[in-house]
Amino acid sequence: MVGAAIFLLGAIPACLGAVLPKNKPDDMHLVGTQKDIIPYLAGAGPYFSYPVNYGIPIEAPDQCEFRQVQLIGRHGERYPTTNSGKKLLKLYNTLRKYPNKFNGSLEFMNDYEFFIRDQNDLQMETTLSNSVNFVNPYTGQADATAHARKFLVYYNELLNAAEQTAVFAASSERVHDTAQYFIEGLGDNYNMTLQTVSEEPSAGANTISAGNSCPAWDEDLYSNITDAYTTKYLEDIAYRLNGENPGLNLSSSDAYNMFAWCAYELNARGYSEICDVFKKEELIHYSYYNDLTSFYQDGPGYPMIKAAGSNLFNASVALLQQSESLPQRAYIAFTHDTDILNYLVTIGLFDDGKMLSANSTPFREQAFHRSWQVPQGARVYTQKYTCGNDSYVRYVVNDAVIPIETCSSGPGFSCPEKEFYAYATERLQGQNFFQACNTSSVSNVTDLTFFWDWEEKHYNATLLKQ
Ligand SMILES: Cc1ncc(C[n+]2csc(CCOP(=O)(O)O)c2C)c(N)n1
Repeated sequence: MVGAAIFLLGAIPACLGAVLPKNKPDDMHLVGTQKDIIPYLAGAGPYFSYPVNYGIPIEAPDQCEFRQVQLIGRHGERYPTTNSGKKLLKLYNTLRKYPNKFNGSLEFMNDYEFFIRDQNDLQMETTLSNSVNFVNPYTGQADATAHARKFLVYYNELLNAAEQTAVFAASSERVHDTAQYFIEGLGDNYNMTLQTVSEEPSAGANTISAGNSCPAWDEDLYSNITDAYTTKYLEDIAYRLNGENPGLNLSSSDAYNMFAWCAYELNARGYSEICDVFKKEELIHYSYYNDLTSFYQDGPGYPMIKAAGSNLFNASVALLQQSESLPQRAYIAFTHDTDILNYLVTIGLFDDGKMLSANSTPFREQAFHRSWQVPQGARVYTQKYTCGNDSYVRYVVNDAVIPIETCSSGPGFSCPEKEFYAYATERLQGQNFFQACNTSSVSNVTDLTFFWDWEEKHYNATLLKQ
């Protein structure tokens, strides 16, 4: 009936590359057909562009010239983390042990191979070689190389082929791998060097992953708010599947885990039949629940996050201010989703001052959408350009220019440089990362210096499977 006997994670072969893709002819027809579902998957599924695009062109406006670009990117499409992988495997085993033929939307389980086939894949990018089939369009590897080609379309003139240019990566292996694939995507005409910056707590402020240097951060601080969101949609799913398959006894938490299964299977296989279990309304509930938790764990709902994000925003502002004297014009760094969320909170791009509520599902008044901001492969660009004698700053998030709400009077809805610095000073007022995060309890490194001292320090941190 269903694949090989896999009861424990340890029973998944640990032989990377040795598990050949199983290609059903149907794969060809199914891959890439579930794009509509991706925005509802809490940023765990494949990359997609920011859905609300005002249509402002990404290139520098007429008569203007880019002077600096900064890119803060998330690693690409990946397999589940070890924790999440364990939950998915447990659920898969519950289903696998069902003695009867499956009916309804679980019918696919009658002839199904689980998408996690090798425990070494957990935590890692999906690649051409570890994908479940040959035609998966959603690998983190292909995403990063395609992103690099797009980067060249807009910014190739900012890369000085004669000089070595650093690309920075947090020291999680998948983040490092993404940066490596990005460099490969740039091709042979540039002289790039990958600098791996430690994301251990001991790195303190000299990190691209402030969240990992933030012992004061408490994931559950606002769980009393987020736990109040309805779970009826999960009960509905379990009830429906149990009704179609008598004796199955799936729980609400099984139903919850199916959404992650759907997301990660898309990353690894290019399609996922379990995605078809959900009704649209259920996807909306799942998506909003994840916006809500993200808002209170890593977003504007947690006051300390503005300080966490200030570590990177401070550095970004300094790079902008020094653009005419720095050796590089392009600053490229890769990290984790939560670090990018924290950074965006401090910038204030999606912070409309309204708190998200667990009592209802908002539609008209919600600026904070986790998956829109940090899908796998997320990319936040800061552009600085000159037009005549004046300079301007603006942001591009996941292929859409997102003007600063209170500062967009410049060409291309940019913020005039001086006004930008005043805006940034106000956002950063009173924000002290090192203090708010109690970083001194894990490190004595008080400054972010890697953008400036990489040539002398050579960042080569040990890679972590986290
Ligand atoms: C402020 C803060 N500090 C630490 C954490 C924990 N955390 C950060 S990245 C990550 C893995 C998934 O990210 P990705 O898939 O982008 O690698 C986890 C579990 C947090 N959520 N917020």
